[in-house]
Amino acid sequence: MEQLALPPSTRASGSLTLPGSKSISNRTLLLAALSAGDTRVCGLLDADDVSRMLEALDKLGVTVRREGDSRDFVVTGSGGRFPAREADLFLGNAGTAFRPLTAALALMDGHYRLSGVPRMHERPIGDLVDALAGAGAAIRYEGVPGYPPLSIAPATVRTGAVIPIRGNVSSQFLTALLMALPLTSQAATVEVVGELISKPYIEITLKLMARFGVTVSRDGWQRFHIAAGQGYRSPGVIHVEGDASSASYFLAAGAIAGGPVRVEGVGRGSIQGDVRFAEVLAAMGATIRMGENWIEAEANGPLTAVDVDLNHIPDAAMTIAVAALAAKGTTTIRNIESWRVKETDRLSAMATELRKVGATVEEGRDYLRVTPPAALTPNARIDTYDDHRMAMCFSLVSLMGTPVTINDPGCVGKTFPGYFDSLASLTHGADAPAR
Ligand SMILES: O=C(O)C1=C[C@@H](OP(=O)(O)O)[C@@H](O)[C@H](O)C1
Ligand SMILES: C=C(OP(=O)(O)O)C(=O)O
Repeated sequence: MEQLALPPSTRASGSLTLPGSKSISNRTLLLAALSAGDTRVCGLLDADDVSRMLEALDKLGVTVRREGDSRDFVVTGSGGRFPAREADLFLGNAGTAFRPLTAALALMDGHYRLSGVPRMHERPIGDLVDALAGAGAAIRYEGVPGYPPLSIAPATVRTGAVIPIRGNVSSQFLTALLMALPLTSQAATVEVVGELISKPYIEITLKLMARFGVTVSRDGWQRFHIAAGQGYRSPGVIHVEGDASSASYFLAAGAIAGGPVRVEGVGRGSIQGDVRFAEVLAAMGATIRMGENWIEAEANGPLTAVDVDLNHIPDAAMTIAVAALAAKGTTTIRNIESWRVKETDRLSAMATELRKVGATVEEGRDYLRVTPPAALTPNARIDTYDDHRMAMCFSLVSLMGTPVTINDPGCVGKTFPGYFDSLASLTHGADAPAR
């Protein structure tokens, strides 16, 4: 197994341009592929999750042309019906590809198979399948009921009755339904059963659907209505924002190790909920500055612990769990049960690895409580569980003046292949990470 030894450093400052948002990249690619007309997508993320979506669209017969070696792509819209009537798709561990493609393909009148890496086959999808099957879709589990891999057959889908969807396992099920339903041209009403988690991701979905000409009316977070006869139309050009979840590591670096660190590509004008990570850093005592398209974090003395509900930013919440090691007092992160069904069981993985650097950790069903030790344990070997965010989060330990080794650092490729180079560009002095 590859390992990356990060030497101690106590100083991070500078600025960097963020890679494109995963959530916006994959939604935009799918919406563009379902639209009438060509869409130019600028600044697409270059990472595994997006590669899986691009490969899938290729197999589905959608033409996507890259402009030179830029990250700008022109997608030729299929007008709501993919050219390939049969396809076998491998979607890795990309939830933002697997869930939305399941719903879209269930309405396409073809034969499709969707599979992923072994962990993807442990991530639930039963609530989405139930919702689609209730409207008439023909979806079969190839292995364990409730989980991928799936096979889809032609079927007649009717949306006359209200479609119930559970909201408390993953918001991606609701996102998938909302993005797919306009393909039927019928009116549809979706009702969320249970509390909806990760709400800001639904806002990303609705805002991007609107850019492609489909409006959804909603009654709070409970009922969503799509009027009949709407279809996706290309907006011409879409610029992908920088990734706000990726921004969290650098902003935390600035708050922990001096700063200022500035990220370019997200700011006040962002449609991503994870920009609200900056509010949590501010509550911990960091100085935050924000422009339309940038955010900056600077230390303002040592950080202090917080007790926060981070259900709205489940991905960036992991960064707070590690930043807590640099904060005075006990930090509690609440309402994060969805961590258990992501790239790994993140509650358990986070607790195990935080203990390796000496923290006292209480792992609840849906919360994590972290108390830092008087001095962090040097040279811990951090296991990353094939979870990009475990690798990126724990790199921050090196900025607390403590050497740390990241096992299997290549797992960052899911959303940020160049992460460790970007981090190195912000750390200074003789003790900056060796490449
Ligand atoms: O819709 C999206 O783009 C995402 C939704 C979130 O998942 P859940 O809704 O499962 O919490 C988030 O963790 C994931 O990285 C991306
Ligand atoms: C949960 C994540 O990914 P996915 O889109 O596969 O759900 C993540 O990126 O942290």
